[in-house]
Amino acid sequence: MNKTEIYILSGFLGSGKTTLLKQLLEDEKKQGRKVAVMMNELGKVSIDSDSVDEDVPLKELLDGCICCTISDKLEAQLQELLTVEKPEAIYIETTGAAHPVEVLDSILSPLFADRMIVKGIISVVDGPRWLNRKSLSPQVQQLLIEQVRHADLIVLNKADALTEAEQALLTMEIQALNSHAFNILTSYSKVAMKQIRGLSPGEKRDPAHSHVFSDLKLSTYVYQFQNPVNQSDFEDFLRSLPDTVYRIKGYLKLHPSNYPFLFQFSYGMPLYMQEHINMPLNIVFIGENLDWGIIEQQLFALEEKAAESL
Ligand SMILES: Nc1nc2c(ncn2[C@@H]2O[C@H](COP(=O)(O)OP(=O)(O)OP(=O)(O)O)[C@@H](O)[C@H]2O)c(=O)[nH]1
Repeated sequence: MNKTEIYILSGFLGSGKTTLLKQLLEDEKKQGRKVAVMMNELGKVSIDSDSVDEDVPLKELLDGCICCTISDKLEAQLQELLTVEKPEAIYIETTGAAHPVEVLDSILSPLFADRMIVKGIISVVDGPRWLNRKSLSPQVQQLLIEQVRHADLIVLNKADALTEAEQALLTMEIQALNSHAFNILTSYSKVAMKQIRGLSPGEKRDPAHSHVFSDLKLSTYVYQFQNPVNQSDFEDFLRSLPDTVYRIKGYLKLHPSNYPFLFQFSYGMPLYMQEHINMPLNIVFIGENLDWGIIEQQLFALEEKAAESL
């Protein structure tokens, strides 16, 4: 099964995300690839959807942020795109107010996380706004920092509105915050497609039943259970995890129950909810600076141990 590539476009309001999206779509069209777009806007009316050609499947999520108020709607629309349109890539333009970890959390539904590969987060930075960020509220400043810190590719935009010295300062400040990401200084978000395709987070290693997109910074990992596990061993495993595992969610079978549980874990608190039908036993992890290979081995060992005790 070919996985659909997911690209997340993040960046503050007015930074140039839609300008970037338009170019990416033109480029994809030239390549003849089938792509789809999801756009999230905070208002009730879509402003940017005209930027997308009619032949590109488009889902709009209006009047709320995908990372909080409308994440159920996002799940339904994403599932529809994946099952009906089956595009090779989906570009998700987030609202400027979205936090990257929460966006990943909303996108990676355990129902279909195994059908996607998150290629990366592309953050567009509004150069002049960044350099004048001290005039913004502390919360907004923090959000701008988070959008830079978690990006895989950073588009330093509106270079035309900056002097050379300001461009150098901008580049230096951004690199100091995130040295792993590739930075591109641009005007009108002009980025070559090969720089976007160069995002190859999943290609380091790709075990048959999982995907890994990076182990250096913010990354996601999907594990598919084949067998039940023992609850107490699973909880020992949870306690042993590094603090940089921010979120875990998915379905798992706890020996000896026949039906799966929906499992949620954030801020160290596990929560189980019994399901009464079978579900895909995908479990999704989101974290930072993690060696997913070790976590994969531990999960596999939990399954083996439960099978031996049968
Ligand atoms: N001077 C200058 N203006 C730019 C540049 N890139 C984009 N703009 C303008 O900035 C405005 C916002 O650009 P958009 O691409 O709509 O930004 P956005 O991030 O999608 O905005 P929201 O959807 O409102 O969050 C538009 O008027 C663009 O024409 C640039 O590099 N330089």
